[in-house]
Amino acid sequence: MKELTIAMPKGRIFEEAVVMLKEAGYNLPPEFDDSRKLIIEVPEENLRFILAKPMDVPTYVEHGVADIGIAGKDVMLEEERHVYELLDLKISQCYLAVAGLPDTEMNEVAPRIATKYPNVASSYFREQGEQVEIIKLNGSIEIAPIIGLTDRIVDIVSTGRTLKENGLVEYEHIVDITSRLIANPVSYRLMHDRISEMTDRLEKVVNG
Ligand SMILES: Nc1ncnc2c1ncn2[C@@H]1O[C@H](COP(=O)(O)OP(=O)(O)OP(=O)(O)O)[C@@H](O)[C@H]1O
Ligand SMILES: O=P(O)(O)OC[C@H]1O[C@H](OP(=O)(O)OP(=O)(O)O)[C@H](O)[C@@H]1O
Repeated sequence: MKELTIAMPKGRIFEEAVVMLKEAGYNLPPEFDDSRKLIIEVPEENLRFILAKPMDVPTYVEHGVADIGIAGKDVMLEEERHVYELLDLKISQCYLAVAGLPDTEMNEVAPRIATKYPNVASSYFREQGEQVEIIKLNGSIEIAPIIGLTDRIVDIVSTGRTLKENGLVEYEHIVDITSRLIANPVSYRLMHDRISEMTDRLEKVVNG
């Protein structure tokens, strides 16, 4: 039987996802706790893990080099890949918001928005009927309004600590985010039994 390949995001989702898989009864080797390996084979479970950048998980799954994957809803909204969303894992909870310096209006002519999510941000402002210029950054987005690069940012908020410690305030809540189990549509058909078994086992963990 062919192994099931799972694209896992490195970074903050990884640890929570590993805990969930273990709770679902998957026997994962110690390499999962401390390793720089990018591909981990688990022959006992007939599984293979690809450790990817969070934004790249839907890309691997869409192209079928991973059968399933775990990705933040933020990444799903930004990337718009042709994949199935199977389950809300309810981990890495946060939300996307518009934030900026307190008591400031957006520039009336072409206000500027810094974000790591250019697609999400442009559709959000388009729906609001506002024409904005998007400036794509790759991290530390909160710096942008402080140093005068942009009027606002669109970024992830979780505890709100990063905004607070940088003197920024939230203006609008865009969408709640959690991590999702996703699947390649062809793999979903060809490996249906294995994928739905994993989905069911994870669903039981989600629902406690
Ligand atoms: N502060 C946060 N609290 C909870 N979840 C978060 C937070 N920030 C991001 N996330 C969620 O975790 C996912 C991965 O975030 P993480 O910070 O590990 O990677 P990243 O910053 O997108 O990656 P990289 O910096 O390596 O490109 C995001 O896509 C989002 O769904
Ligand atoms: O509301 P909080 O709990 O403070 O979390 C929000 C912060 O977490 C994320 O940043 P991350 O740590 O991933 O760094 P980055 O800016 O390099 O993406 C996000 O981009 C915010 O900056």
